[in-house]
Amino acid sequence: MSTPFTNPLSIPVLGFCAYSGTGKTTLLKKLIPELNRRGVKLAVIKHAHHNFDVDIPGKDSYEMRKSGARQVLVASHIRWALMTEDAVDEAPELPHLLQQIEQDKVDIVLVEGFKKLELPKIELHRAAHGKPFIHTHDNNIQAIACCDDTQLPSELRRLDINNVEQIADFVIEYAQSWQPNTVSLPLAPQAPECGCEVDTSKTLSVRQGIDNILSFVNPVSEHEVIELDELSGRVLAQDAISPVDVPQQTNSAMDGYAFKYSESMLPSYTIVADVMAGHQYADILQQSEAVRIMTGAPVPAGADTVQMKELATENGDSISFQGDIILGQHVRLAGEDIAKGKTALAAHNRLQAPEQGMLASLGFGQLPVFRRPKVAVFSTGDEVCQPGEPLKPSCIYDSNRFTIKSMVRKLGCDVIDLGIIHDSEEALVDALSQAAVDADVVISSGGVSVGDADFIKLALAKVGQINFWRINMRPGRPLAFGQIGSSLFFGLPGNPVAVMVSFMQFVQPALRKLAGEKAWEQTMVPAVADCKMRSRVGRTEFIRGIFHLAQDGKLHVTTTGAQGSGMLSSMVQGNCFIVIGEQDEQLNAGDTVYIQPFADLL
Ligand SMILES: Nc1nc2c(c(=O)[nH]1)N[C@H]1C(S)=C(S)[C@@H](COP(=O)(O)OP(=O)(O)OC[C@H]3O[C@@H](n4cnc5c(N)ncnc54)[C@H](O)[C@@H]3O)O[C@H]1N2
Ligand code: MOO
Repeated sequence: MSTPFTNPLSIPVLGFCAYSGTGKTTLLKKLIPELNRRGVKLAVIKHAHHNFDVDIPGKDSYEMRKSGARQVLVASHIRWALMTEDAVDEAPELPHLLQQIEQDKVDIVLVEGFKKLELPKIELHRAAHGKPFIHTHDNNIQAIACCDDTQLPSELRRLDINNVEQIADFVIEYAQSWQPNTVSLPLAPQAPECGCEVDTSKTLSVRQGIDNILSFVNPVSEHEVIELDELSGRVLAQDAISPVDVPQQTNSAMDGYAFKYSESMLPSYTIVADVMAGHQYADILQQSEAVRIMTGAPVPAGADTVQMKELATENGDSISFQGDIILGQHVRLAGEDIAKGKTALAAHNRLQAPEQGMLASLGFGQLPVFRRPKVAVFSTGDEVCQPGEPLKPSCIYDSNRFTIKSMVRKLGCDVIDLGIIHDSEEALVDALSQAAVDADVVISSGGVSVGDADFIKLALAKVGQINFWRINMRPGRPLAFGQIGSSLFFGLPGNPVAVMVSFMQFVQPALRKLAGEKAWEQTMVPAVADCKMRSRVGRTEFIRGIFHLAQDGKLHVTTTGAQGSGMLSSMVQGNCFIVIGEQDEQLNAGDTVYIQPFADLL
C-alpha cells in the first residue's frame, strides 16, 4: 500500500529503496563524494526505525534534552544540529522533515527509507539476495540499480549497482529535468480563432466566454484633453513624447563634493563654491578643485564624480576623500531616465499615480485621453428592494447594483443608474431601449437562469440579439451576453457573489478594451495552498481566498470558508480568487495554486 507524497520544496527529492542488506548505505557513502566532486550540493534524510541518538550522555546538550527540553539546538562555527523530541507512534512525515532542510543551501535531497511513500526513487536490487522487486508494485521507481545478469522490464532505466559514476550521472540528469510541483496556468489566453466561431448554444469555458465577448468590443475612439490633475484612471489616447530630458541637467545624487575624477586621486582638493539645488556654478571646475554640492544640484562643467559628505573630511578650504571612488559615482546624467524626443508613455496605458507623476515630471499640464465609456446598470426582480427603504415581506435589498456600480467606476467609466426594474416585460423593453441609446454597455443582474422570470428573455429578444450561455465555472454559471443596437449587453446572474465573479472575469476585460487599454490580462500569481480544495474536472472554480506572505518567503493562501454564491461576506473577507482550472479536480495542502488578487477593483 502506498502513501501519497507531495514535495514541499522547490528542489528535487530522490529516494533510494531496497530490502535491508542490499547495500543502500554503502552505495550512498560512495555516491555522496562522487556527487560532491561534480559540484552537486546535497542533503540526506535517513529514516531510522529504532530509537536512535546523535548525542552523548554527559554532554550539556544531552543533559538539557534529558531534563525535558523539547528541542535542543547545539551549534559551533563548523556545524549545528537541531534535536527534536517527537515521540509519535507513526513514521515521521517526510514533507515535514523536508521543510527543515535549508533548500537554498543544497541542490537535491536524497532520501533513504520511506519505501512506501509515492516518492520518486531508485530501487537497488541484488539478485543473489533472492528478494522480490519493488518496482512491480511501486510505479514511482525511476531506475533500478542492479547486477548485470538481472532481467528487467524494458521500460525501466537500468543502472549498474557497482558503477557509482553511472548512478551519479542519473541523479544529475534527474535533478536537471525535474520540475517543481506547479499547476498549469488557468485561463491562459487561447488562439484568437475561438472568438466568434464558438458555438454559443453550448456550455463555454471561461476562456471561450472571454474571447467571444472581446471579439464584439470596439474600443471608443473619441478623445478629450484633460487637465493633469484629473487624469487618474483615464486611458492615454496618444503617445506622450518627452519635450525635455529627465533629469534636465546632470546633477548630484548625494549631498557631498563634486570634482573631476582621475586615476590617481589628489590628497586634497580646494573647495571653490557651494552649489545648491536650483543654482549653478558658472565656471569650469579645474582638476584640483571641488564644489560642495547638494542632492539635485547641477554638477558643474569640468566635474564628473561626486563623493558623499560622510566619506570626506574638510580642512579649512580643502577637502580630502576616503574610500574607493569610481568615475561618475553619485552623478545622475541628463536624460538618463527619459531622453528628450523619446516616447515617455505609449497610448493605451491607463494613467495611475506613477504615470501621472512621470507626466508631471515632463511638464505636461494636460493630455489627450479616450472618453469614459458609459455604463447603464439596473437590477431586476419583484423581490429586490432599494436600500434605505423599509424591507417588504419576502424581499431582499438590492446589493448587486452597488457592487457593479462601484467596480464600473473603478474602471474609469461613467455610470447611468437605472435602478430596479420590476417584473414587467414592457417596463424592461422601455428601459433597455433607452439604456442602449445612452450607454455603451448595459449591465443587469438576475433573471438569466432557467427560472420563471422568462419575461426578461422575451424583453431582451425584442430589443437585441442576446445569447444565454452556461459557463463551465462556479460561481457564475449562467451569463447572458449580446448586443442591443450598438451597445453591449451583459446579463449577470442574480446571486451576489456570482455577479462579482462574472463581472471581474467577463465585464472587466470588455470595459478595459472598450476604454482603450490594450491586451489586458488578469494578474495570476502562484501561491502555496494551505488547505485542501476540491473542484470538478472541466469546471473553473473561483474560490474566495486570503493570501499572505509567509515566513518561507512565499505567498500562501487559504479559503475564506463557506463558499455559497449568495455570501457576500466571503468577498469582504477575501483578498483574492483561488482559481482552480478545468484540468484540476483536487488540490492538497502544499500544492501550488494560482490566485487572482482583487484589491485593485474592490
Ligand atoms: N433549476 C436551476 N436553477 C438554478 C440554476 C440552474 O442552472 N438550474 N442556476 C443557479 C445559478 S448557478 C445561479 S447563479 C442562479 C442565477 O439565477 P438568475 O440569474 O436567474 O437570478 P435570480 O433567480 O433572479 O436570482 C438569484 C438569487 O439572487 C438574488 N438576487 C437577484 N437580484 C439581486 C440583487 N439585485 N441584489 C441582491 N440579490 C439579488 C435573488 O434574490 C436570488 O436569491 O440561479 C440558480 N438556479
Ligand atoms: O453559478 Mo451560481 O453562480 O452558482 O450562484
